[in-house]
Amino acid sequence: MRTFDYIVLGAGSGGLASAFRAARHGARVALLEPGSLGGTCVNLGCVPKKAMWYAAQAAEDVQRAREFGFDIAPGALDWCHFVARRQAYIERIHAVYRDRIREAGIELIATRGHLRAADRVDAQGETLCAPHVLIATGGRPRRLATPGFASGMVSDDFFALRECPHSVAVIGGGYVGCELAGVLHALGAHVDLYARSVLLSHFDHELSDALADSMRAQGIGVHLHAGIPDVRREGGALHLDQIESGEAAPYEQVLWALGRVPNSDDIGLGTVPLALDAEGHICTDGQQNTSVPGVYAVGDVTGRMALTPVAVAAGRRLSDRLFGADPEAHLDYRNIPSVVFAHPPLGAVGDTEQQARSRYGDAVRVYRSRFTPMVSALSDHPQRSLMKLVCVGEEERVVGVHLFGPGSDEMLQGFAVAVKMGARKADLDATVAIHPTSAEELVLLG
Ligand SMILES: Cc1cc2nc3c(=O)[nH]c(=O)nc-3n(C[C@H](O)[C@H](O)[C@H](O)COP(=O)(O)OP(=O)(O)OC[C@H]3O[C@@H](n4cnc5c(N)ncnc54)[C@H](O)[C@@H]3O)c2cc1C
Ligand SMILES: NC(=O)c1ccc[n+]([C@@H]2O[C@H](COP(=O)([O-])OP(=O)(O)OC[C@H]3O[C@@H](n4cnc5c(N)ncnc54)[C@H](O)[C@@H]3O)[C@@H](O)[C@H]2O)c1
Repeated sequence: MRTFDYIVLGAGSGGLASAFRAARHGARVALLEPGSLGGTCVNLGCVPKKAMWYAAQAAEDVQRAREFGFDIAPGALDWCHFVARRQAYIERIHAVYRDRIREAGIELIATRGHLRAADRVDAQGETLCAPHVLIATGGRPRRLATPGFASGMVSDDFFALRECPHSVAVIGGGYVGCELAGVLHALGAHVDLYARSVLLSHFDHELSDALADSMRAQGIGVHLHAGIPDVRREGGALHLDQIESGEAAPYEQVLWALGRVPNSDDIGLGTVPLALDAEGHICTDGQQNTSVPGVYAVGDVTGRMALTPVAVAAGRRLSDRLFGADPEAHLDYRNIPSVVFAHPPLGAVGDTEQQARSRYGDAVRVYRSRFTPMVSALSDHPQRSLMKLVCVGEEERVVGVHLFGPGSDEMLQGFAVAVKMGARKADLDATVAIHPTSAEELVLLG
């Protein structure tokens, strides 16, 4: 039996960050990972997704350049060529992680771990022991048992594509559905998106409506309040039964984007029964403690804002608390900014108008601007951007910033700092604009 100070299950965003921080504080760390370093984000999430988003942006830029008068022939992406570049980038990230793990003196064990007791983990027959154990095992795409489900693909399979499908039905109107529908459309596929309610139902409703309008204007079929179809393969094409199919039907591909389920079913909870919620997420308190002392959880397996920076921040703060003599360290889950890499992107921090009105009633004042950004006005198909500030009380404290339009992804971070610092509308008004930009709209709201 080998003994450590800290055993971490999972070398994804949360596990790696927590392991590095613990090692920096002098802890002896064992890090268990059966798959690729970096977990979902690096291999099947943020990184390959953002790479595809850049390719899609490039396709849109080529189209715009032609409208501006450049003498460029329209052309399709050599998908294989781009995937090779994308993969080379990911392999460089793996190499950096391998070096950092070695330099930090972390013991990397390339296998799945199973809890055997609160302080004991089985690693393929070897028993590891530590007073602190972190579960950072993430999640995987939700799969349903409906007829024909296996004929479609989930996001993991999307990243294995080697050419652009001719037509795709995207089922699910969350982050992944909206992002990948936009990528596929921009790269040349005919796309119909089916959502069971509205798009991005947790975002401000005006933004989600603006995204749906924009997608339709670009030629994506957006079908809201649609059920889950059975899928039938006939003559090489996929038919959706029970729902009214969009114009691109039947489809070459179906992409299921129905959320994710936590990897809590194969980590040994038979012997160490941690409390789970109804969906199988590990329940944690404000300090990332589970129901069993000495066992902690961070990231997607906890179901608390499934974003990479959240897993990283929670993992680092946990190690600061356990090994860095900072007993108060913990992540404040309020006002976490998030961007959906749609085309164009959409971002938000803080309360939606709907949340603020139910929390603060008549004390809410909303400022909004709808405008055509210059880059879009110069093209043949101008699109409208939308920006909203949600303010509360006489001092008009800004409790929500909601952005939709080109550049929103890069604009939001700075405004998230302002919200975190308790900015008032008057502070934004007192800031001189940068012209001509889209961001200036936020300091010029009447
Ligand atoms: C398509 C897609 C796009 C995304 N885009 C973004 C984005 O743009 N921005 C953003 O912030 N977030 C994005 N996310 C979410 C982000 O990827 C996750 O929130 C993040 O990866 C969660 O990190 P984690 O450490 O909790 O889990 P993961 O990164 O999933 O890592 C968990 C690791 O644990 C390992 N593991 C599982 N079981 C065991 C076991 N028993 N023992 C040892 N190891 C185990 C797994 O192999 C995996 O490597 C995206 C997700 C998807 C699916
Ligand atoms: N840009 C980013 O930061 C980014 C990108 C992708 C994913 N993520 C993270 O990963 C998480 C997972 O993304 P996702 O898009 O898979 O999930 P999601 O929760 O964002 O969306 C899932 C969608 O599937 C629908 N759905 C779920 N079960 C259903 C069912 N049985 N029938 C019909 N519809 C159903 C939901 O209504 C929702 O519209 C996100 O919540 C987010 O935290 C972040």
